[in-house]
Amino acid sequence: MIEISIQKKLTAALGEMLLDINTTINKGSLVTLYGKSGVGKTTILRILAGLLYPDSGKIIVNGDTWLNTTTKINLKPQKRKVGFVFQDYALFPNMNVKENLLFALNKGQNSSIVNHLIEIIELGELQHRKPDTLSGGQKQRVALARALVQKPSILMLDEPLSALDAEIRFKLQQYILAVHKEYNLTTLLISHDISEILRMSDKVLELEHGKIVRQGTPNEVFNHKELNAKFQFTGTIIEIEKQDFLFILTVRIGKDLVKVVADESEGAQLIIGDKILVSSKAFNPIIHKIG
Ligand SMILES: Nc1ncnc2c1ncn2[C@@H]1O[C@H](COP(=O)(O)OP(=O)(O)OP(=O)(O)O)[C@@H](O)[C@H]1O
Repeated sequence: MIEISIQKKLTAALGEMLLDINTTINKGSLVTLYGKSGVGKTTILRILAGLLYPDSGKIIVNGDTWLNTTTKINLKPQKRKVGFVFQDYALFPNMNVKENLLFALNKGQNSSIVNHLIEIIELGELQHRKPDTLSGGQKQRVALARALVQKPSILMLDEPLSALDAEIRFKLQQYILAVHKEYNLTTLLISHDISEILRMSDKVLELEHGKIVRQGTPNEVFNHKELNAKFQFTGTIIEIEKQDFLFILTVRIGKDLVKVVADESEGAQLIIGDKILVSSKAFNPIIHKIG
């Protein structure tokens, strides 16, 4: 469990802003920080990683104090076991993929983790290529692998997928979920993309002006304001069929399959595997007595 209580005065676009965050994050969960630009999301990750010092506060990770401004404990970034992936890849251009990963090893660390990461992030065919010859999505896979070389306990992802197109994004999301489970990581993701958040997160922290204004499961956080529906369910798209100007989605909800009609603009944004929330404001249900 991560216990966070941090305060820092920031200089925001419209003047001073107090970042004041109090929350707990369960070990092994994937938590998304969501909110408009400038609300303090990246700053929270930087403070957790030890790259920025708050005015006051405490960070306790699985019982270990990383930061306590009262007792002046402040673990160095290298000691915090955090893996970071940003939107820009920052790979060493003169080294090939495998060399980039090997270079990230700690002194004396067994290098078998590099081969394991190459296997689960499917970098085998790319391992001898230099970063310049890779696509954005491929570079981001390498960046993800590199962030995991030192076996961090927390993985921080600062909008790592926002520059990628929908299909590559979906693949990257699968890799992230796979390593999140495989290494029992606690993962903090910054994302603006609601379908990505619904698909990936256990919990969402919604921020406004330096404070958490809502927290809960993605459904709890997003249902109440994006939609004001009378009826709704969540499910996973398993098939998308285009018919004239409509899309017919087959959605799995628990053990059931439901066909849902989406218009062109909705359907064009969806891909198989998307977790979606379907809602209706005024519907005409067919009712059968089952008991
Ligand atoms: N070290 C600092 N000292 C003072 N102010 C800072 C510092 N770092 C960031 N800020 C300010 O704090 C505000 C929040 O920045 P932050 O990068 O955390 O926002 P964000 O929510 O991640 O935004 P975005 O989605 O655009 O990345 C910004 O106005 C920024 O200028």
